[in-house]
Parts: sequence; C-alpha cells; structure tokens
Amino acid sequence: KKQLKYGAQYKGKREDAAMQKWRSNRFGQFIHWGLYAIPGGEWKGKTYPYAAEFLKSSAHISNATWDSLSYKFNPVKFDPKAWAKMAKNMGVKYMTITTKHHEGFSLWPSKYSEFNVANTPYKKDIIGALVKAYNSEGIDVNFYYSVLDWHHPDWRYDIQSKEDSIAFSRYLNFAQNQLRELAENYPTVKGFWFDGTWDKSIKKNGWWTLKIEKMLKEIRPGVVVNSRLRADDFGSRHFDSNGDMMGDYESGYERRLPSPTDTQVIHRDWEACMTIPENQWGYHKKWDISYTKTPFELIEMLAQTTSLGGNFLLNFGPQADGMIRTEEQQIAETIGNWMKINHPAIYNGGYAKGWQRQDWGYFTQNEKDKKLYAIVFNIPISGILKIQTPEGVSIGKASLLENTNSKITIKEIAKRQINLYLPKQSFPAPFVIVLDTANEN
Ligand SMILES: C#C[C@@H]1N[C@@H](C)[C@@H](O)[C@H]1O
Repeated sequence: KKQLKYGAQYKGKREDAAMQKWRSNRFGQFIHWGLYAIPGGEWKGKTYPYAAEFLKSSAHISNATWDSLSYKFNPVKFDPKAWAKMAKNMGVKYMTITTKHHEGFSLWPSKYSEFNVANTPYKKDIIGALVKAYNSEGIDVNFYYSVLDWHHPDWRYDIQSKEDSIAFSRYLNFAQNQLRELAENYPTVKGFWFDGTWDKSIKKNGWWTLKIEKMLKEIRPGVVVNSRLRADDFGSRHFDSNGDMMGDYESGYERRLPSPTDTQVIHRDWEACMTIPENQWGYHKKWDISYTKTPFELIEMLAQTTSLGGNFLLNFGPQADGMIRTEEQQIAETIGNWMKINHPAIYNGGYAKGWQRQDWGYFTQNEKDKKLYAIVFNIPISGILKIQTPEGVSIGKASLLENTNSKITIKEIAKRQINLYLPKQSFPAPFVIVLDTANEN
C-alpha cells in the first residue's frame, strides 16, 4: 500500500442521508447546453459527424471566431419550467446541467470570467432559472463543470516550463473561484460532476482535485462529487494508486454500461451517463446522423444499471433557441409513461443479492418496500420465465406490477429452480413482475 496524501479519503459507500438520496434517485437527466448548440454540428455549410460540442476542435475553429458565438446566444424560447415539467413527466429524480463545458462559456453570471451568459443578448442567469424550476418540481440539481477550458489563456494541457506552471496555477485558482461561486450562489446544489480532467496538467496536480472536493463539501455539506474529478499523488484517476475509489461514486461509464453480470460494481456507488444518439451530447442539427436509441433500449439500460446498484443519467441537448427537440420530447414521454407504472422497480432499487441474472431481464431489490422486482425485456418462446432462488428463499406469490390481480403461476421444478408461467396476453412493452419472497428457515 502506498502512502498517499491525495488518494481516496474514505473506504466503502457513504451512508449519510444526502448520499442515500442520491442513490435512491436512480434516474437522472443530463443536459448539455452551450454555444455549441448554435452551429449544431455544422460549420460553413459543412456537416461534421463528430460530437457537436466538440465542433470547435473538429472544424479547427479559432478561439476568437468561436467566442464570437456568444454575441448570438439568445434562446428566446427558453422556458425552464417547461423543461422541468418534461423532466418530471419523464420520471427523473435529478438533473445534471453543464455550467461550463470545454468551450469555457459559463451559463451563469460568473464574476471570474467575462465569457458568460450575462454578456450575451440573452443576459439572464440560466443556471439560476434551471435550479429554481427543477427544484420546484422536486428534482435535485447537480452541476457539471469542465476543468478543461479551451477559452481561458492560462489553461495548459501539460506543464512543461516554469511559465506553464505559473499560468496553470492561475488557471487552477480561477477554476476554484468559479466552483466556490457555484457552491455559494446556488445553495440547493446536490452534486458536482467534473469532466475534462484527463490531461497531464491535472494529473500532475492531484492535490488540487482533493482541495476542490474538500472545499465543496465544506461549503455544501452532503454534496456529492464524482470520481472523475480526482487524481492522486501519482496521477492515478478515479481510483488511487492503491486501487481505492476517489470521490463519492464512480463516473467512468460514459456511453457504456458494465456487463449485466459484472457484479464488481455493486460494491461502490456508480453512475452511467448516456447519449441517445451514438455520440452527441450537445445539440446536432442532424438527429439521424448516427443511430438513435429507442425508448425501450434506454429503459433496458436504466433497468440494467439499477439491477447493478448504479444511477442512469440520460442526456438531452437543447436547441440554441431554448427548445428541446421533438425527438427528445417524444422519447421522454414514452419513458415517462413506462415509469408512471413501473417506477417501484427503479426508485430505491438496487442489486438483488443472490438472484442470478436471467436472459429474460433484470432483478431489482427495493431498499424501501423490500420487494423484489423482475423487469422483463425478453419473453422466452416457451412463455416460461426461469428463476433460480437463493439458498433458503422461496417465492410466495408473483403478479404483474401493472395488474396485481393477475396471477402468475409458480412451479418449483427442482431445488431452487422455479418456473413462472406468464398470463396468456400480449406484452407490448417491457413489464415488471412483483415477487413476494419468503425465507424458508
Ligand atoms: C469526451 C467528452 C465529454 N464527456 C461527456 C460527458 C460530454 O461532456 C463530452 O463532451
């Protein structure tokens, strides 16, 4: 074991109320919004297939040209209450908003950088409006903050000279000031989601990442910080040089999930963030420039994540005019209709210890109602759902969550081998079975 000053600050899961709330939320909305929404993946008549929020680099656009987009930022149709209503109806319990992405443009009137929403035709504080609207809907708000900053003159990708280290320490002070400002000015913030921490400059300044974590937790006790902020004494990220996770939850699952049987993740808190297109976080004018996931695919990801004790953060990329595109609205509505019936299998849901993953779907154990849920995506041709029960546990009753009068016949065909016989009906959508279990001894 190495002696670390800037490694993991604690072992195991946080069990305080704020972390338990974060964990019980399970389903969140990611929002990527910034100047990149204006060009929307297109530049000088050319469409770029890469992530729209990376257009500045994929189209080799100068800082001066990119920054001048701020003079055009005027989302006249922006209605934070409408966004929050849509999110509520979709069934998310938290939202994570880009306060500043790699472009360096701040969506709040920051004292520490002119490059912010106050100096645009729109003028108003977007972060403040979103926090107010989402909190009014009972939705927690977290702040995404990119440490990587293409705009700031003191940003460095690496420290290769005295000048670099002098400039970069100015940058680290600037970022610390902005983060303090966010934590102080928006007291209901529940978490900080750091990104853009992969460069050598940050890996050589692991001390700063711990300082930031401590500062935020001092200003906002209970606030939740992702592992992606953190680097240790030797530049190891997410997990320190002794293999211990830093921050409060693992945030390495970006556009990917652990495999359904990868149970090593259940020992820590974690979150997967996911795009609906293949790889677009910011708004891209061409929705179908890549494959876009269907609502049922996204619901399966949510179920898989919950079954392994993780949170699922689904991304939306609002338009420059402030509207959420219709394709995203429709997906939100379909997911919301499913959540209205099936949320008991998700909220407060987690890993069902001892219940072996089956091909037909996922088990989740509800921390609150202590019930076991089976979320079914793949009905076998036989119509029989096979279940292997843990040692000493039997299934007393099984019924459809959407119709608890529906009786599902249970048959023990061998020790700990159960057949569930589905009712003869169509199942046009993924569905949930509530299993009443009992200890045999
Ligand atoms: C790469 C990269 C960034 N990380 C994702 C969460 C998005 O913010 C994307 O731009």
